Amino acid sequence: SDAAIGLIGLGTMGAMLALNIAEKGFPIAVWNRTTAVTRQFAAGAGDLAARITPTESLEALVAAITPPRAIILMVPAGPAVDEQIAALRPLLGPDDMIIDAGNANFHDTNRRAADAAAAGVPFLGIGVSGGEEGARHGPSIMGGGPIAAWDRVAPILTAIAAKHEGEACATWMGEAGAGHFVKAVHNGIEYADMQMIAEIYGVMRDGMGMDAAAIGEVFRGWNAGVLKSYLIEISAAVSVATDPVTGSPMLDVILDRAGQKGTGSWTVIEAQHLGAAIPAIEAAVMARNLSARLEERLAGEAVFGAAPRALPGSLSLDVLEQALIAGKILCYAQGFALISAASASFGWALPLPAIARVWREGCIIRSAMLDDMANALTDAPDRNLMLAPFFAEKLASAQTGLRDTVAECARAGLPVPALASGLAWFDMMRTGRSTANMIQAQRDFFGAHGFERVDGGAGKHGPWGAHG
Ligand SMILES: O=C(O)[C@H](O)[C@@H](O)[C@H](O)[C@H](O)COP(=O)(O)O
Repeated sequence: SDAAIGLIGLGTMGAMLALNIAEKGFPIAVWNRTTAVTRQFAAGAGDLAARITPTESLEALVAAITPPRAIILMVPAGPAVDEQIAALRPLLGPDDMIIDAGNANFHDTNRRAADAAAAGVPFLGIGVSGGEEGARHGPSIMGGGPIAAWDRVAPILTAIAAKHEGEACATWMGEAGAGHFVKAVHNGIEYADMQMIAEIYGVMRDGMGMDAAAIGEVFRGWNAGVLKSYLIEISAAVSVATDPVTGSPMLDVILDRAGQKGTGSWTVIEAQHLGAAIPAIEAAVMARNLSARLEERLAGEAVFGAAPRALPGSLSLDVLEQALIAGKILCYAQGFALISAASASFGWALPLPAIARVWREGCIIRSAMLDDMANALTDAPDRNLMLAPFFAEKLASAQTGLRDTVAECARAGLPVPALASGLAWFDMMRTGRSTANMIQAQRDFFGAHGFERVDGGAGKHGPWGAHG
């Protein structure tokens, strides 16, 4: 038994992570429920095969790892994780650790962490971001669980993680489900970022009549500026790609029905529970839900006719770039505010500056702007990101582009829900005297719910109903 670590689940992410671990010099033992997959993986490991021990039973897997053991689970989130823990745990000693590296709902991780703590055994829940490429060459890793357990495997996790200016993008976030919570918020922001890019793509396609290749050129140009990021980079790549079957632009042959596996909606649900406003992320989840209703949308188009959509010439590509910059800052400000709210509510002391840094490389939302966010959050972790001088200045100039884009799109019937809700959030967040007083009056009128007075006076009901 000379493996330093074990891994269960040789699907895309698991297989890539195992190769990454072996490549960084750590002998690894692997197991997969379907033995053929294990054999195929071992056969395809090439030079790394010498550091990989393929096993065909859980017992053999456990035996192949040097105690105290650590075993990574890369299986689909949900019941499969509990089943795998139930099958594996009896084979392990008290110091042997299980690490769930899938996209678990952090509530499940909290439960599993509590079970492990009750049994006196180590358990980690880690968020791994970066897709196939990231898993293979350097993901971003967000850890949750006992810090002592994290420290035990940190040498391997930091070695395989992406690096930013020499710093490993692998950080312990807090106890129990803290790592998976931060990963879910990462995915929520990912949804919103992708949605805003898709909305701007729609403005160029439907509002400006541009073809996919021309749109790709615009994204490629923006990737050299403030918007430099993995998502803009791949949006340029998918825009210029052509379909090998028809020769048409690939984007034109892809059906507009978006899938989702849950992390975005979990983030929205948690934000509601915490009373944190994340409208851009909510809009992105809503847009995916609506995109799935293709028949209904076609029926709507038949009844109401497609919107005019043509945009006035005033909406230039520079204005759209500004709109995306503003939308992005507002969306990340919402995401970090949610993390702050969760940190307080769950007693996690989540390290916001470190979270921005761990997202700097390897993950799907990696971008140049995250560097500035890390600096702003280091200066004042509790201040809303949009109030940081660096971002307040950027927003002051970019918000006009966002406002013009949202206004013109509303007139033209071009749906931009994530950009529009970001703008509404911005305008509400800079309104000292909102209209919630009307809400309080209405609530008190029909339900005697009471209100606070601006003068701080005692009375808390209006001259109506039982109190009139
Ligand atoms: O950070 C990542 O590497 C990705 O976010 C990864 O976790 C996965 O691709 C998501 O599950 C996609 O989520 P949807 O299927 O919900 O779009």
